[in-house]
Amino acid sequence: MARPIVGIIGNHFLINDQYPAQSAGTMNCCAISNVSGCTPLIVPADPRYVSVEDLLESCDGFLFTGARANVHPEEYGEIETLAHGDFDRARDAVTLPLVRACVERGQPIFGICRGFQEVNVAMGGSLFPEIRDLEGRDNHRMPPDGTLEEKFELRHDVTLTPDGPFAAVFGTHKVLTNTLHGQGIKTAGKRVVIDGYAPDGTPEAIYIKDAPGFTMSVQWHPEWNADADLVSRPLFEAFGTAVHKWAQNKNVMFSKTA
Ligand SMILES: N[C@@H](CCC(=O)NCCCC(=O)O)C(=O)O
Repeated sequence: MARPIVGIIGNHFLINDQYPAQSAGTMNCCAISNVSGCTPLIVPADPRYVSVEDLLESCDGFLFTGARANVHPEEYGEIETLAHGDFDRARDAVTLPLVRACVERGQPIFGICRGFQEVNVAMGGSLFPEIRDLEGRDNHRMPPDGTLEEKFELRHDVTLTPDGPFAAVFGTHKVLTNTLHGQGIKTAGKRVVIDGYAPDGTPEAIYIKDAPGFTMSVQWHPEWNADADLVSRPLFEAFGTAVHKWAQNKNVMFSKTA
């Protein structure tokens, strides 16, 4: 039987500052294929080409990937300032309703970095434009220069609720993660449970209370070294298990109605 399909949310960008493209990092595809055991399918995140309804039918789960562009502050009721940086409003228009629909249906979602922020905003939460400017907060941005290994280096602890779902997946309530982001959760959305924090108090791990499906999302980048890292691997495995379950139930429903 064919492997379940995970829609990997793409990003708009320009090749050579000129040629418009949609892309998603290869590390995401590798993690979904090799660790979650699903087929990765890159989704152009633009409502001119895809609809939420079609995506829900075509894919079994979704990976909301990291991206440099920020969720537009109007999506959480704030006015755009220079500190909010660059946007990808086409992606906002696809991902925010897609998150809500998946939460409702119990279709598995996994948010990473910008994807984690999207899950929070989709549920009615808000973001700080630049957490390093806040009193007592650290700089979570990646080093601007350096190798990929240096950028994705494990840089801080995340402390998880000891009896929460993340600690259950990892088998421990303290993990070491990378960090490559400027924004962070300001207010948690409705039903968004913050289950893990960095040492400076930045929310790092969330899930949606009482959601019927997988909704675990993280501010760090578990796609890095996903097949070997002791934190990344169990997360992608748990997501893969949830997607397989969704696909199986969908096939059972289909065979009953056929
Ligand atoms: N823009 C948000 C999210 C950060 C994030 O997803 N970083 C990954 C960057 C990947 C890339 O540059 O393509 C923030 O800054 O908080």
